[in-house]
Amino acid sequence: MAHAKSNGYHASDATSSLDALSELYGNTFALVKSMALKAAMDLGIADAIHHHGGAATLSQIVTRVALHPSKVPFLRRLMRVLTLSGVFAVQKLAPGDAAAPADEAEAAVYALTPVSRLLIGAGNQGHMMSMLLHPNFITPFFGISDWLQRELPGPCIFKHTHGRSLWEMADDDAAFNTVVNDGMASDSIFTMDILVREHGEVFQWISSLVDVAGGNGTAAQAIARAFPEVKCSVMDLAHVVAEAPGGTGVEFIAGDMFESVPPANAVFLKVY
Ligand SMILES: C[S@@+](CC[C@H](N)C(=O)[O-])C[C@H]1O[C@@H](n2cnc3c(N)ncnc32)[C@H](O)[C@@H]1O
Repeated sequence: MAHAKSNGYHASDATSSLDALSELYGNTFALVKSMALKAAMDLGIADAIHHHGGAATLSQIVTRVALHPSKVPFLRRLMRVLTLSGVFAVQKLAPGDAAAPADEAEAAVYALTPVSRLLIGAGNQGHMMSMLLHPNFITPFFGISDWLQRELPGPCIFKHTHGRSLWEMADDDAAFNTVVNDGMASDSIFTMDILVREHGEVFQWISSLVDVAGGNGTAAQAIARAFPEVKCSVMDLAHVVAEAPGGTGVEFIAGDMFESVPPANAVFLKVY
């Protein structure tokens, strides 16, 4: 028979309330996964493992990652979070295994997974994930409840938090502008390769195309490379066009898409 407890739960509820508490902690600490991923990207851990052939012990990783020597033991904890979240895999050599080293920490071999393979080489999504984990993107999440209490119309939550829009901030802050443009470009490299290969028919029969809000032109360049007969141009805000690469065969036009859009056979609009 269940007995009432002071907190209102019954003894028979104990297991489910412990499960619920565990889930509550899981939700509370969910950000640890994001922050561990950010640390891994900042430190270049995927590249370090890739350098060692796709699998590496802690001491091998440390040869390619700039850590203060006093912090090396803590890397194991970070790797534990990253393996639990599927960013890396871990294989442990059993103590009896001939290949197992005496040092227990060295018995773990960390390997790339399909997730961390997206952080290396061509089609690398690291820039996009670094953009999304940039403090300027993270901070607005702290203000969700406050933003919800304000009457519409009002600024988006980014402007509500920072006092200016994402694009205004990128215009004012050259380093943040690079973070945003590189993030968008990494998405374009990945998705345009698939789009051009799998659905290239949408670009046939057109002679000119303008990529509106096309960032630094990565998507337009992919189209121009695959379909040289299509004259490609990119329209974006002046601070983005100012940083656009030259010699790509793609014309850049600075402007505001809400005022006018340059004429072309087709208008291309891609959001990540
Ligand atoms: C989400 S990004 C997408 C970039 C690119 N199309 C892609 O998919 O990688 C949005 C782009 O819109 C641009 N943008 C924002 N407001 C704009 C405006 N009023 N006129 C033209 N471009 C604008 C930004 O500078 C940014 O490059």
